[in-house]
Parts: sequence; structure tokens; C-alpha cells
Amino acid sequence: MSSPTHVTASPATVAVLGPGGVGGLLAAVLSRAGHRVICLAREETASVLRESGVTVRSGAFGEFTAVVEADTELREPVDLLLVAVKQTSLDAALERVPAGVMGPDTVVVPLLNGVEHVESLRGRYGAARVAAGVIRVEATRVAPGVVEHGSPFCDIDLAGLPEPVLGRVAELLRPAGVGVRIASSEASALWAKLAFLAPFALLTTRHLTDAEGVRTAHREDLVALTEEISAVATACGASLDPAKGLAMYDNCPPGMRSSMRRDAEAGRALELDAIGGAVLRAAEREGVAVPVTARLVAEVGQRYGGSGA
Ligand SMILES: NC(=O)C1=CN([C@@H]2O[C@H](COP(=O)(O)OP(=O)(O)OC[C@H]3O[C@@H](n4cnc5c(N)ncnc54)[C@H](OP(=O)(O)O)[C@@H]3O)[C@@H](O)[C@H]2O)C=CC1
Ligand SMILES: CC(C)(CO)C(=O)C(=O)O
Repeated sequence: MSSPTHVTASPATVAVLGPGGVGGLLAAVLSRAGHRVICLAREETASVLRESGVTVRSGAFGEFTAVVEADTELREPVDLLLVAVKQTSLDAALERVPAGVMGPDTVVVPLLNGVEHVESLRGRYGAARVAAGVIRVEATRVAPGVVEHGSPFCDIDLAGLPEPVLGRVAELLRPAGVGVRIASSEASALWAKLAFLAPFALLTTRHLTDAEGVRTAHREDLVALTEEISAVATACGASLDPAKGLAMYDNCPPGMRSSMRRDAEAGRALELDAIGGAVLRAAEREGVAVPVTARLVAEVGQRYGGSGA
């Protein structure tokens, strides 16, 4: 994570669709950096945000409350739209962002886990404005407008639009303390995240464990999943190194949990289809065998609902 300088030289207007863990954290740090931030949310949540702002509790960013605007719908062009809802509520949430309201230069950056939503956003808003984005962070919405940021990092990889456009987005995010890399290719950005996340999400959810449990008690499955999903990613055009992927689990904080596990424990719908299902569909399309992934997706689906198919 880059160190926050807090104040930007050129304020932008940023809309955040879904001010939960990820969206709320970004809304708060961007507002603190001097940008105008409009959170798009359900009316109940929007009214809390209007009244109380977004409060962040974070080892890395500190504890602070940021003032944000909040609405149930986007009503004016913005410079940047961050999409940070879960895949399970994406279609409903996008109704809040009419395509006709986008300005000529609005850039859309989805931060959802998974790989398939990018094309559907491009179908709706136009390929020329939708980037591919992934975020590495552990951020939990503990109440409307209250976010706990547990990871020492908050890093975004961007791809899928011309470099000058992505560069402008990076320049907007970095002074707020968000680490940003421009990835070498869209496939690599999206699949590198999914190849790390899918094994971690499936194993932490299946066994209600954390990073330490995954890399010790479930290492055999972890290695198999990492190899299978890296093979799928490679077939999809990403260039990944499974050995480096495994090292990432060994280096992450021992207590780190996945958002899928948090959803399972809270009784919310899982993003199993966007994460496990997307891997299985790509494997089928590319002719890659993924028996361990298929087993874990089925086991998680049986226990918490969702087929992942
Ligand atoms: N949290 C994390 O640490 C990480 C999450 N991700 C990914 O980021 C994405 C977002 O996850 P996360 O931030 O955890 O999710 P949260 O559940 O914390 O936040 C989602 C937000 O979307 C809002 N929302 C849901 N439905 C609608 C709707 N119809 N209209 C408007 N707003 C809506 C929720 O509103 P309300 O508050 O009113 O319920 C909530 O604020 C997911 O794809 C996840 O996999 C990626 C990396 C890490
Ligand atoms: C693995 C992690 C925490 C990394 O950002 C994540 O993306 C998730 O749990 O959804």
C-alpha cells in the first residue's frame, strides 16, 4: 500500500456503487483525499451515510469518519464510477446507474471478484469506458457506513483500457493511499486475482478456516487447486506462476479470511458462481481438467447453497 498523502491537487467526482466493505473503504479514503464522493446505495443505507458519513477503522489508514454524498441513483456525470457490490446483487444495483447519465469521459472500474462481470458491464456501458479492476484488501462492512479494514494492504490492479486512461485513475487513487498497478494484460489481472482467491475462498469457506489453516491443514488441496486454476488461467491467456501463487498464501496474514467465508457465516448468498462457477466454465471451454476445484465447488454449494455451475 502506498502511504497516504491525504490531499489531492485535482479533485474529481467519484461515484461508488455499493458502499460496503470495499466500496465504503474507498469512498472514505477518496473523500479524505479531497475528492467529491457520491455513494449509490439503497435508501436506508444512503440516509445513514448522508447523516453520519463513512467511518473507517483501519490499522493502515487510521480511524476516521469521512463526509460523503449519498443517493439511490446516479443523476449526473462523474469522472470515475467504482462498482463494489457483490456479484449476487450486481444486476439489481446497476439499475441505479442509467447508461445515459455517464459523461463522455466517465471511467467505470468494477472491483468485484470474478472474471465474467467485465463483459456484461461493457455490454451495458460501452467497452471504451469499462476497465478491468481487481482489489486486494480485507474490508468488512460491520454496519451501514462503518468499515473495518483488517489487511495491511489495499491494492488495485487495473487493465483493459488505454494506459493514459488507467494512469489518470491511478493518479486519483494513489494519493488516497491505495496501491495501484497497471497490469500487463486484462487476462493476467483478472485471472491472477481469481487464481489466488478461488482456492482461498473455497477452502476457507468449506472448512471455516483462515489463511493459516489453508496453508497447513489443507495444503494438499491448496496445491492442487492452485495448479488446476493456474492451468485454466494460462489457457485463458494469463501468464501466471503457480509457485509464486503458493508463496502468496504463505506470506499473507495468518488470520486472513475470505469474503466468501464471511458471507457463509452471516447466512448471505455466496459469490460461488462468480468465483468457482467461472473457473469451472472456463475449464470446460478450454478443456482443462479441474477435479479438485469441481469437488470443492460442489461441497461448498451443498453446504451453503448455490451450484457454482
Ligand atoms: N470485502 C473484501 O475484503 C473484498 C471483497 N472483494 C469483492 O468486492 C465485491 C464487494 O464485496 P464487499 O465490499 O465485501 O461487499 P459488501 O457486502 O460489504 O458490500 C456490498 C455493498 O453493496 C450494497 N448493495 C447490495 N445490493 C445493492 C443494490 N441493489 N443497490 C445498491 N447497493 C447495493 C450493499 O448495501 P447495504 O450496505 O445497503 O447492504 C453493500 O453496501 C465483491 O465482489 C467481493 O468479492 C474483493 C476483495 C476483498
Ligand atoms: C482474499 C481476499 C481477502 C483478498 O483481497 C479477497 O479478495 C476476498 O476474500 O474476497
